[in-house]
Amino acid sequence: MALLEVRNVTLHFRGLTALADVRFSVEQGSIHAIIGPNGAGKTSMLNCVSGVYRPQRGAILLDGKDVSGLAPSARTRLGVARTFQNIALFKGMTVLDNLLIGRHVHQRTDVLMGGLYWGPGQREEIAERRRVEEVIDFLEIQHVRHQTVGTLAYGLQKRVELARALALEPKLLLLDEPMAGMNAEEKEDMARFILDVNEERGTTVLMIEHDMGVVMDLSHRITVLNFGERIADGTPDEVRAEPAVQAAYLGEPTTSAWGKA
Ligand SMILES: Nc1ncnc2c1ncn2[C@@H]1O[C@H](COP(=O)(O)OP(=O)(O)OP(=O)(O)O)[C@@H](O)[C@H]1O
Repeated sequence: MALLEVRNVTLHFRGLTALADVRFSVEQGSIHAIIGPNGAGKTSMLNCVSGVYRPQRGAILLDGKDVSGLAPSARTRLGVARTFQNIALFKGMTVLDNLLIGRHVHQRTDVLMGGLYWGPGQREEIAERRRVEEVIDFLEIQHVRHQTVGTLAYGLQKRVELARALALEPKLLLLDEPMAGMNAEEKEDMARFILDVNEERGTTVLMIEHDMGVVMDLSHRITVLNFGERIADGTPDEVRAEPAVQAAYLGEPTTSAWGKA
């Protein structure tokens, strides 16, 4: 069953067509990648799914429900969480506080209630804390939980951002270039965590990634965009064998890194 269905999405920026009639489905429990050369429309697509952009035509369905008209925060409450190409964390705050703040979208009681000792707010706060600590353990960042995010190595900051998204207990996790700027060891760690999130927590993942080795290794399915159009969609092997995909990538630095060729 499809958790996410992107139906014939078209997005224009003034004269420019960033996405033209793009459709694809992301199966429940899968890891799905969107790839394509620079400017192909990948980030625009992710922004349409998260609700940052409203396409002029088409629809976004989550669990069969049309969410096209919903704001990003409403989609988050329905189970869509994301990470960003450039890390979006409060750099001056601790890891723990960043994760707790992320959770506030799910809290029912307000700040006043939260102040009442042993009131519903207090109990909820404890439950929130437990959920966040569980994610901290899962992503193995216990040792930095009280450190200020800005002082951490880049790879760890990316992992904290993943933790912040996971703390929202998403059904659909959107990852915008999770490997960007990482060294080989950091990439290996991140790839393992993405697999664990998918396999152990059952979270469906939709990611944009330029590292073809990673994409080919992790993804169950891949949608390829070029100049805003879908030019291929299938398993890694199917997509790799597609002449239109090879042509789109000619001259791109990624061509030499098509994973296990
Ligand atoms: N907010 C915007 N306003 C105007 N044009 C935009 C905007 N966002 C994206 N575009 C344009 O839409 C097209 C698709 O851009 P997008 O960022 O989605 O591509 P991408 O595949 O994510 O590229 P990259 O791999 O370089 O990140 C590009 O031509 C880009 O310049």
